[in-house]
Amino acid sequence: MQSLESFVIVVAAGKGLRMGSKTKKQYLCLEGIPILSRTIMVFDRCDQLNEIVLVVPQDEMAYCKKNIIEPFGFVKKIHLVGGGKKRQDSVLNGLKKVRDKKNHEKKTMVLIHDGVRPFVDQSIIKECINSAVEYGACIPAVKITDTVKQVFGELFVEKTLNRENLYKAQTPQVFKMELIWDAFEHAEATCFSGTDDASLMEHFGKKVFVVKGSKMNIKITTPEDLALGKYLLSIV
Ligand SMILES: Nc1ccn([C@@H]2O[C@H](COP(=O)(O)OP(=O)(O)OP(=O)(O)O)[C@@H](O)[C@H]2O)c(=O)n1
Ligand SMILES: C[C@](O)(CO)[C@H](O)COP(=O)(O)O
Repeated sequence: MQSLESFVIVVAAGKGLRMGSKTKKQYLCLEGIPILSRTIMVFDRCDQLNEIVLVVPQDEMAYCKKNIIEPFGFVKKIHLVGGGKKRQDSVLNGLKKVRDKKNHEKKTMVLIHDGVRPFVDQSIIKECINSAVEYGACIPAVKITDTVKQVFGELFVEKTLNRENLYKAQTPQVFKMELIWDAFEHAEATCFSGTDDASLMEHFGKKVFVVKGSKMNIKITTPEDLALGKYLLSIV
């Protein structure tokens, strides 16, 4: 049987416009540690992973080396890569780095994770890797538990959606390298863009397996999420 190697691409090249803070949200601290460093710590501890590809803004690579990576003594090899305009462009830059480093004797798995989801736990990471080895593509997601309204012009309810099959997608999204590479090439050729990586796989016509995510695995997007993140840290 072919042996496995796994890379995680942590994307952190966004502008954080919805957070509206002077310092980009990925660099904001939770209990003295930058959110992005906290996220890297989780993957640094994961024994099923080989190397980390960290995608950050093109002109902030030196800043990240000095403030996000070096102070924390990470054990795994971290490759710093410059990001792109959209999240999808940043992931593509990360995938190009994985392609360069890939060992052609081995089966390569790629995890793609938001740098601003520091509360992901080891059990979800492991379950996603195992399912992606079996099915090719796997994401964690949580079933929606509220009533969902479609709102017109952000003011009036247009209709209530059937929430039976609605889930919120999280990361890490895990794929066999050849599959996600082909899905990105297909997206580029067809000018398709999506807000997550699984949507490119869906567009490519491949099935994506879903495992149970966690409500704790929040994406820090707005100031409310930052407050929630502080609270989560205080209870764990
Ligand atoms: N061009 C981009 C855009 C986003 N991301 C990353 O993708 C993750 C999820 O994106 P989101 O939370 O939407 O971050 P931002 O794009 O920074 O936020 P906003 O849309 O509010 O500006 C973040 O870790 C973000 O840094 C990225 O690497 N490159
Ligand atoms: C990838 C993602 O985190 C899954 O929920 C999400 O799609 C990114 O969201 P964004 O707000 O569109 O960047």
